[in-house]
Amino acid sequence: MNIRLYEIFTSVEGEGILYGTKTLFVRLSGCPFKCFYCDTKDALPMNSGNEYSITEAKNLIKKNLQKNTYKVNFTGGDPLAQSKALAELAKFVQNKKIPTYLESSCYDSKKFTDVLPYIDFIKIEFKTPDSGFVDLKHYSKLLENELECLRLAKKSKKTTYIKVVVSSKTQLKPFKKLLGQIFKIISKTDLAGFIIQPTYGISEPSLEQLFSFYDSVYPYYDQVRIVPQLHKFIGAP
Ligand SMILES: Nc1nc2[nH]cc(C(=O)O)c2c(=O)[nH]1
Ligand code: SF4
Ligand SMILES: [Mg+2]
Repeated sequence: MNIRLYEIFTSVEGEGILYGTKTLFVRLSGCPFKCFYCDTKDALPMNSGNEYSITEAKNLIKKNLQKNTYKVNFTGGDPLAQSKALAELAKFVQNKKIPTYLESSCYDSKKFTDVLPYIDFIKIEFKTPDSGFVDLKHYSKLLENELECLRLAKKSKKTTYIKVVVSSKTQLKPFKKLLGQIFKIISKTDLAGFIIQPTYGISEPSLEQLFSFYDSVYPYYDQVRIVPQLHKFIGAP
């Protein structure tokens, strides 16, 4: 089995509940979507980056692992696009006693099942219909998969949190509908965080808009946070 990697680098975790931690990023090639705000467009084609055998990829991780690395973040693209190969790499990292982290829109619950045993921190990025991710007619299928992954993550009792990217185009009504569906499945105690992430440099939401999203999450989950991408502000990759 081979794997295509777009890049591998150490940086400061710039997103989510573990922002600020020294992290090794393993960016896998390929994603089936094309969100208008995507900041890794070059990694979206399945043939981007370079192909490695699993052994070569493990050696690359070994070579790039710096001391005091808090976790390894498997990102993309969407790392689920190569779920079987990802499982091999995540298992390898766990065996080194370093926590693994999945950064995914969780678009395929079967692929999610391949990697779940080897992931310690799960970030599920829920899409709103206005993210321009893919043809709208596929939205309900995406949502079904995301919700199923949320159920599986809950059952696994692993540290799980939700991220939703919001822009000036994000509509409040579908956002609220999404919240209803999410909190039908989980309760407050199942979640390690709910992050509202504003887009950066493109269709940025106003403070008023950000608070409208915050205010609609708050009744379900009072630990909701608005967290911009830290790395964009400190010039880190
Ligand atoms: N510093 C830094 N933190 C990140 N957290 C998630 C990232 C991603 O691209 O998925 C990312 C990234 O690209 N850089
Ligand atoms: S799902 Fe993520 S990687 Fe894929 S296009 Fe959207 S933002 Fe980019
Ligand atoms: Mg990024």
